[in-house]
Amino acid sequence: MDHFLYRNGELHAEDVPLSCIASQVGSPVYVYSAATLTRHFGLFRQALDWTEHLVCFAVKSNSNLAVLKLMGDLGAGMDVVSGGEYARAKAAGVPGDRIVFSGVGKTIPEMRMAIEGGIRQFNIESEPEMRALSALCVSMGATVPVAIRVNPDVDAKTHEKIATGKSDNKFGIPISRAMEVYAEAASLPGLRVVGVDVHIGSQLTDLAPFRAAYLKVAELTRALRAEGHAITRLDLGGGLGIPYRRDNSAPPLPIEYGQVIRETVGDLGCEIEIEPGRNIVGNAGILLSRVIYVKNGEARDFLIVDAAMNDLLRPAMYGAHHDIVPVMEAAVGAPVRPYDVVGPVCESGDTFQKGADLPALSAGALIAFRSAGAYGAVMASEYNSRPLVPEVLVQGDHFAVIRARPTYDEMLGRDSIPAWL
Ligand SMILES: Cc1ncc(COP(=O)(O)O)c(C=O)c1O
Ligand SMILES: N[C@@H](CCCC[NH3+])C(=O)O
Repeated sequence: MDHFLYRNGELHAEDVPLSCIASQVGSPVYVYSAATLTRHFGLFRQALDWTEHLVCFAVKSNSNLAVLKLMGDLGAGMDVVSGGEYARAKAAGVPGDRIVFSGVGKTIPEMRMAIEGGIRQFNIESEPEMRALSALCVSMGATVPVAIRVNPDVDAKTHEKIATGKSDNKFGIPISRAMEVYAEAASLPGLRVVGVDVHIGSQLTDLAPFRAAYLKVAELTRALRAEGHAITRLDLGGGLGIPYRRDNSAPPLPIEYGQVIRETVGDLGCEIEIEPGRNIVGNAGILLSRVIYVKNGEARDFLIVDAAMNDLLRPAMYGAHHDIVPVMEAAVGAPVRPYDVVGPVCESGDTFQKGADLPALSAGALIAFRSAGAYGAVMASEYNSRPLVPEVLVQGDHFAVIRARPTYDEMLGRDSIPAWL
């Protein structure tokens, strides 16, 4: 359940009519619901309430400072994958000892920044990274907690571009080599081995791959302990999927996911960390857009809207589906017709949906792309020199712009033309 509901014939975000946001902020614009974010975060905490745990919000899914502050104030940790994400988490007030640093290509300056600012743990993804981190720690006179990300060679059964747990993916070290890599980690100065990390992919709609991966992690943890490694934490990654179609059967709930964790690794007595992103923020956000033109083509009718692939890349990049709904509720039983919903960018790939069944719409009508809170604004660009899409947070009957749309002057002001040209 989210907090985007029709009331008095119009789609609302909590108690705010979306037309009110569009008229004050313009469109396209992302709109997030604080109540949905809070509710979804609570579901993960509840799912792990049987053990010591930290829910580390995956900052890559939505890195808006206000969203991070809301999560952090609720007690969330953060999973970051770059210096920029680390800086955002800190700027949102999250203490370093609640931040885990993942990612295959951490640079020395990024690692130094996190050591200086405080870090809960580095999730190491390769031996070269492990050695570089050790050398850096020695040079700084520091010791940092680390987990090693293992690649369990499990098929996550998700889109190939977002699967990360197969042996041909770039992520983690092969679980078959874990014992020797942990032995080296334990011998390196500056590193304190505390845990095992795994993340097998995103938008998983079946619990079986999680179960398979976590069973392998449990087996590894036992073997590592037998060798004398003090494994006290398990970082089990993120990846729980969300329903992108209202009419689809819903993927498993956080509580069911928590049960799988309990059944697979619950007896090890480890502190559990998880890194959900999409499941917390995906259905806490919509992209609000306005129809610019209705173009009656020869073969089909096009709704040309003011959002484009640069604002919401998922359909163009993964062929992803986002339900498109009119903001003004159609009368029950109103006839629908198929529209191709497209943006203004000069690529045929700038198509959100072909043959979307919608009631008759005219220029100026508002529509909403649902389930757009995760991997929406964070993947936006200024392609075609379109201003970066703004973001709004709603709480109850009020809202605030949490990232403003840049003016053309601001956009131009970022470039410079060398004097010698
Ligand atoms: C290491 C890591 N943790 C967490 C996540 C968050 O995944 P999701 O948004 O699917 O929960 C990702 C993305 O797949 C990831 O790469
Ligand atoms: N960007 C992807 C998710 C990537 C997850 C990253 N580990 C999406 O939009 O679905």
